[in-house]
Amino acid sequence: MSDAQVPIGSAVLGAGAPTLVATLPAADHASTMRAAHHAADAGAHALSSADPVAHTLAAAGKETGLPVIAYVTSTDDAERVADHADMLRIATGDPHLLRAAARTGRPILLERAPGTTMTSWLSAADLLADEGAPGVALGERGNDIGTILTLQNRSTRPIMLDPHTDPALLTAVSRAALGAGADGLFLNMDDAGTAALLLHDLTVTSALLSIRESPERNDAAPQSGPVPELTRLRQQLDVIDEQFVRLVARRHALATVIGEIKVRHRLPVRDLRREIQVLEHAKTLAGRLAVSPDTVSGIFNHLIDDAVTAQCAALPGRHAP
Ligand SMILES: O=C(O)C(=O)C[C@]1(C(=O)O)C=C[C@@H](O)C=C1
Repeated sequence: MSDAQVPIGSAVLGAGAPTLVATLPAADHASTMRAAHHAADAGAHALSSADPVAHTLAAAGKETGLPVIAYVTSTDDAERVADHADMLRIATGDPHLLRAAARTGRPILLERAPGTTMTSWLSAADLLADEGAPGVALGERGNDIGTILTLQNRSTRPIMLDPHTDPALLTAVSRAALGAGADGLFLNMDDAGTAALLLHDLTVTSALLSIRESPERNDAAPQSGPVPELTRLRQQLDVIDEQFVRLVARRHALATVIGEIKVRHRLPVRDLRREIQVLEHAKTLAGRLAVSPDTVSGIFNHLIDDAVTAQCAALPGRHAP
């Protein structure tokens, strides 16, 4: 693989579709796990955290199945953090730390240290690669789209932006970064609801960007070989479909547990008021995300049927509702 692509677990930085990394809040274990699940449900591809302690982040990665990117801040810590993370994140040009991190065998995201020139930043990235890091990506914090544009001509390594900006400008900065060629973004999950909507918005944006970037978009002539932008978009659909089926499996498992509780409390399997609530909630969200409420309620009717079937199947002595 060239240095333009860096695999981290199930994700690949620089593979075409932008990688969206959710930054989990530095909070108690339960809140961090909740934020991680929100991020996974909303379509994040990887998890990170501003908190240098890697244990909770590693647990969140295990629970959601998403790769994790963890900060290394001292030479002594490199091995320990590498044991828990799929990628190391470094925010300094200290050559001792860079060497220690490279030798762990993990891919590395090198952020530009404050006050560092672009040349020494890129040299530090080369040092990491020379010292054996299996992949090196560049990370920029802030809202400087100019850096992303300049990097297009100076480096082939993937570029990630961690936008630090007025929340009102977050979507605009994120879209501009992707338009300028960033390979991915970090998104703060402090406000899980907003972040989930932004993740959705960016998934759509990135799909649109890959259409716009295609040189063949106006070519009406019939294609004989594979059409690149179609392949790219189908790959994105494959990822979404896989996430979707995983969510269906999680819902099914939860419904089964609910079924056991109902037996213990002698409650009926069906609760029509709850079903209406579930459907209304899904349709409202569909409206907010500009998806057809009918399509969504069709899917949810199937999901509720699946839950009812699972609960009935687990009760050999009981009859279907
Ligand atoms: O909430 C419950 O009681 C469930 O069993 C879950 C569920 C659903 O799929 O959302 C399924 C059956 C009930 O009729 C109501 C809702």
